[in-house]
Amino acid sequence: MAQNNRLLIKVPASTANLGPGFDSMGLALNLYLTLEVEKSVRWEFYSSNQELAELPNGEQHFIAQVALGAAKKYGKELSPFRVQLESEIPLARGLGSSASAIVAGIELANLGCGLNLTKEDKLLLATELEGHPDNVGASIYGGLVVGCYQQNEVDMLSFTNLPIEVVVAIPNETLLTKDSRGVLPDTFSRSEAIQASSTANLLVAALLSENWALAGKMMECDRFHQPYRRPLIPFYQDVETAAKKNGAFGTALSGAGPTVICFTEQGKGKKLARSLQQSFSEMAIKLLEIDYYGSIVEDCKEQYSLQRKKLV
Ligand SMILES: Nc1ncnc2c1ncn2[C@@H]1O[C@H](COP(=O)(O)OP(=O)(O)OP(=O)(O)O)[C@@H](O)[C@H]1O
Ligand SMILES: N[C@@H](CCO)C(=O)O
Repeated sequence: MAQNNRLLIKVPASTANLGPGFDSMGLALNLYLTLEVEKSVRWEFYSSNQELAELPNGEQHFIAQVALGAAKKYGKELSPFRVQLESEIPLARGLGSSASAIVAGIELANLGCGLNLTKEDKLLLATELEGHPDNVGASIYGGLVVGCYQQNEVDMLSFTNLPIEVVVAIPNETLLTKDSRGVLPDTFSRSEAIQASSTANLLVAALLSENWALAGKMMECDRFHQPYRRPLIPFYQDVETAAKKNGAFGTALSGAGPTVICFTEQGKGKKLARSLQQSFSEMAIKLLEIDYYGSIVEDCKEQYSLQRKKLV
């Protein structure tokens, strides 16, 4: 990357699990983390986003730490960047903010050190950091992803053209993934494991064969995590009931929560979003699209020249 070149890294948000696909299924969504980057003498992060402004800055910034670690893994030293950081992805709400930050850090190391990483390389690095491939896979590949992480390898398939609409109900309250994972059991009996994994298998088959009623049924009878997380999210049941009454074929916790994600057939999303917003005025209700591109890097254009504001 040339010294005065300014580049834009754009990484989509994601929803993980889709119910029973715990730590294995993800879907990329059209909310974006964007970084306008140029080489500098020190690490500097700027943002107009208050939530991002409260995070550690300089070399201690999470994205810098990921980038430095990724470079080191390939035996390279990464020189510093000046980064204009903006995000439409709320932090700790179950929409993959940490995964998008990890993917951004890996893209930055790739640019700065000329690593020529493939998507598979990025996926393995990102999965090692996040611990599971669901969110990071969706942010890298786009679309619907189904993956498996074992013995230091990630196998993943991604699918495009999923003809559904997505509505999310995002509360003001945050829920850190580490807290939401803390309530899950360490082990499952054989019969629980069979029920949980067969539900996930059938969800994939139902989505890919566009059997929406069956997909919705499988999303809601997950046994891996939703029963344990429900008590942490008091509005979950009410959103689920209202969504089903207003056209959703399926609902699930988005990632580790607390956001609730609702799927509808095409053409029904707008009405669902409107009715949920009327019933849950304290939440942000958004009608989203599936992102089919995954993370991209491009030359900065004038329209991406974002307002610069120093982080505290
Ligand atoms: N753009 C970012 N820059 C720096 N740190 C970030 C950024 N995005 C997320 N983080 C860090 O990740 C934390 C949130 O991660 P967490 O895994 O708890 O939630 P999430 O990724 O939003 O949700 P989920 O994993 O359920 O989809 C934030 O509190 C912050 O520390
Ligand atoms: N699969 C993860 C997604 C959130 O990081 C979980 O549900 O904990």
